[in-house]
Amino acid sequence: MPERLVTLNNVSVRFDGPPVIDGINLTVNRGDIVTIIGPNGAGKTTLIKSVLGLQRVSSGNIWLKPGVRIGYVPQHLVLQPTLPLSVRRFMMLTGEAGDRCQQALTRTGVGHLVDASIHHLSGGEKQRVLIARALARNPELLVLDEPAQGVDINGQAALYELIRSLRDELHCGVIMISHDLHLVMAATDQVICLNQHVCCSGRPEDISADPAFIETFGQQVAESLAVYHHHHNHQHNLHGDVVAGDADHRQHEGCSGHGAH
Ligand SMILES: Nc1ncnc2c1ncn2[C@@H]1O[C@H](COP(=O)(O)OP(=O)(O)OP(=O)(O)O)[C@@H](O)[C@H]1O
Repeated sequence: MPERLVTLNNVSVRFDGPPVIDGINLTVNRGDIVTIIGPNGAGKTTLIKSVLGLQRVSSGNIWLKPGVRIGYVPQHLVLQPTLPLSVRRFMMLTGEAGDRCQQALTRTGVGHLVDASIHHLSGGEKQRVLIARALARNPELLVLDEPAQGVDINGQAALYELIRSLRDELHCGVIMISHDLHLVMAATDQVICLNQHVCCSGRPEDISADPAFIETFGQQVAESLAVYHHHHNHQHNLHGDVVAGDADHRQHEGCSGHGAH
């Protein structure tokens, strides 16, 4: 029996005009990776803010597992550039113990940067520190708003792979927003295509044939996604390169971590 972490029942949010999200039903269980895709202004951030309790819903309701630990990875890290801040200090702001913070940084591949200034990190390193910060709480539900933003294409594949492996290790639920359609298609279990309401949802390999998906993203994108999808059973390093150690490496020899993931 899957353990339910969050359920949205007929949730709508409106500001001044028509609803920004309308009649959303969604459940995330432990072990699920649910990715929300949709055009700009489709209501994706509003949806996850509602899950996090940062946005009041206008109608419907959101059920969260009582006491659920949520790790949130925001879209941007907004920091005062003149404030000196090391990665260590940033992590300690979580209130978690130092060794726990170090473990989380090591797990996301940036343990060596603990004494670096947070302002000097690359886009990919910054995202990994943000994921580590969420991880330090030992989350049951990981919520990520465009985790691969500002990261080059190889690094994006590696980041999505990291998220998948964290899901496997922690057996947490994951809900994330992404614009990186090709990458997402291989890195998720369920895709929700949002455009105020849920246009379509399902497994990535099925959704690209859905007329609502084609209407939203166009025939060309849908066709390329259908071709692109493959069973992703190998590992990437920090730079997105395929590394040895998986049983089926040979099938993916041509795969260097570029868009096909
Ligand atoms: N606090 C607010 N007050 C008024 N309108 C808002 C508020 N927050 C969001 N909106 C509007 O709601 C709509 C959906 O915004 P949201 O940020 O959820 O979209 P999104 O799908 O995440 O977009 P993007 O892909 O561009 O990040 C937009 O038209 C936005 O202007």
